This record gives sequence, C-alpha cells and structure tokens, in this order.
Amino acid sequence: MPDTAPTELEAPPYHLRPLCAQDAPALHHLVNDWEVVRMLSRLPFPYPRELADSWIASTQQMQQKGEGYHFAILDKDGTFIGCIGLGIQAPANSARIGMLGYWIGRPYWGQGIATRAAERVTSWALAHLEISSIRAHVAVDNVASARVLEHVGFQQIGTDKQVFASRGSEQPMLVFETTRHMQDARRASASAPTPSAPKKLVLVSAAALIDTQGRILLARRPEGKSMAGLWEFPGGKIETGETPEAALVRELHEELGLDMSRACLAPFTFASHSYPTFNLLMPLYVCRRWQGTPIPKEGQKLAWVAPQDLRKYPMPEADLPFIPLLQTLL
Ligand SMILES: Nc1nc2c([nH]c(=O)n2[C@@H]2O[C@H](COP(=O)(O)OP(=O)(O)OP(=O)(O)O)[C@@H](O)[C@H]2O)c(=O)[nH]1
Ligand SMILES: [Mg+2]
Repeated sequence: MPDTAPTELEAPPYHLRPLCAQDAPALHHLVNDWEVVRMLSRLPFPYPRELADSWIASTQQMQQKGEGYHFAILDKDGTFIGCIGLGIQAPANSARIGMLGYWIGRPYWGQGIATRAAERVTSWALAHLEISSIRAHVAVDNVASARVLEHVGFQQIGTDKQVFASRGSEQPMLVFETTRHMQDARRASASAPTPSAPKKLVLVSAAALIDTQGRILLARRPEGKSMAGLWEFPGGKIETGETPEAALVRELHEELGLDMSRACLAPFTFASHSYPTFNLLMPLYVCRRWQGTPIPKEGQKLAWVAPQDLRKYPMPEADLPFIPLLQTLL
C-alpha cells in the first residue's frame, strides 16, 4: 500500500505546497535568524545559503521515496512564511509514526499560523499516510511551540535530549504525540457542550462484500470523518425507524453506488466495542451478490483484499475480531 503522493493543502488563509527550488532565497532569509534556528535541533547558525538548496532537494527525494512530506507555508499572496514537514519513521518491530516539525519566520509570529498549518498537516497525514500516530519533539524552552501542539490536540508523552547544532550542546526536549482517537475526541469535545454525559450507543450496519475470488472489499475512511485513514467494512449509521438491513442497502448505494436486495445480506457476526467517545454496536453482514461495480462516492479509497492480507490494513479497533472469523469463513 503506497502512501498518497505529496499534495497541496489549504489551511485558509494559508496555502501549503511541497517545497521547490525557487523557495531557497526566501527560506534562507527567514531561517537564518538566531531566534528561529536556536529552536531547531539540526540547523547550524549562521545557516549557509547553499544549505537551503540542498535541504529543499533532499525534501523532494524524501517525498519520492515516501519518507517525508515537507511543505512551504504561503500566505494568501503567495509570500513564503515558513515550513512544516512530517518525516516517516518506520521502526523494525513497531508501527510507523510521523515526526512533525515546523518553523515560522519571525515577522509572522503571534498570528496562529503554526497552529493552523500543524492542524492541517496532522489531519491530512492521519487520513492519508500509513502511520499510527504523529510525534513532535520540542525544546523545553520553546514554550510557543509546545502551546501550538497542545492546541492541535497533542499531549506530552515523555522527555528526550537532543544535540542542537546551533547551540552546540545537548538540550532537554519534550516529546508530544497525537493519534486518530485523540483527534476524534478533540473534535467531539469541541462540538459537545457536556463532555461528562454518558457515552451514546451508536448503531452501525456494515458489510463484508466478497467477490468471486474470495476477496473482501475494504474502504479507507476519508479525511474529515472520525478514524480517518483506517480501513473499514463499508456501511454506516442506522437511522431512526430503519432496519439494519435497510440501512445497509442505503449506505452501500450512497457510498459505493451499489444496488442489492436485502435478501442478499446474510447476518455473519457483530461487533460490540467501547470507544473513548461512544459505544458501538455493529452487525456485520456477508454479501456476495450485488448490481454494479463499487465506486468510491465519498472520496474514500477502496481495496479488494485477500483474507490473509486483512491484517496489513489498519482497521478500527472494533473490527479486529472480524479478521480471524472472515479468514475461517473464506
Ligand atoms: N462503516 C463502518 N463503520 C465502522 C467500522 N468500524 C467502526 O468502528 N466503525 C465506526 O462506526 C461509526 C459509524 O460509521 P460511519 O462513519 O460509516 O457512518 P456513516 O456512513 O453514517 O457516516 P456519517 O455519519 O459521516 O454520515 C464510525 O464511528 C466508525 O468509525 C466499520 O468497519 N465500518
Ligand atoms: Mg460509512
């Protein structure tokens, strides 16, 4: 599963796009500032002009290899105001994580630009990259940057030390992290005035669509939905007055453009799972007959997955018990 290609992101009124060679003079002008460089562990001071060229070239290589995604932050007139980027770390025996870093040129401080950009990149990265979390390391005296991360829904998970090229010494660091669950909880608490209210039971109908080769259709939840970036069984919430079967026929039509009869939905199993913000009860139906070819109608990615490959696709926690059951069935 290759990660999504680098992209341009809107973070109104700002625009993020991959760094290009023409950014070098503006980047050098803003970053060659002691107040900026002293907070960035790997950058020397003074910052040589050629380093801007080689750094930008290296970000382009990282993007091609899927190892990092680095953006120029531009204002509405296209003026270069800073950088934000995400490096991918792939430890041997654990999940891949994104490492977030950013800086804003001093003339633009205090306007919430880093928060806006970090929020946008965090949401994009969790929805489009194969990562389980995003981390950021911040020098303990970089109070502004720590505040940015807290605003974006990161929490401190530990401390670290890093040698700073600019300061010529080891500096204590704070390690921050955010996950899909933390981002979902942040969004839920922003829209719910009573965070202490009891958890709601959410009823969802989902289908394992199985093709003639015995593969199962998974859909990747798109950016903007909860658990964005995870692979799920197509389906959705059961509306008041609907039967689970009717809801599923409707959802499969809305999400995939498929038509089917309720008689083609065979009850298979169900998930009962307690998420941090709601309890989920989700019947899973198996379906082998439908009319049409699945079309991603909500911007989601689709994949036909062989049963033995299901574990390669990160899924919502509630779905994990389905995997061995489907493997046995198929
Ligand atoms: N469709 C589906 N939802 C799942 C699965 N696993 C799982 O935890 N869920 C959760 O069930 C909830 C409802 O699913 P949904 O977002 O598809 O609902 P929906 O299609 O009605 O979307 P909408 O509410 O944005 O209109 C979500 O919180 C989702 O994360 C799954 O395999 N399939
Ligand atoms: Mg859905």
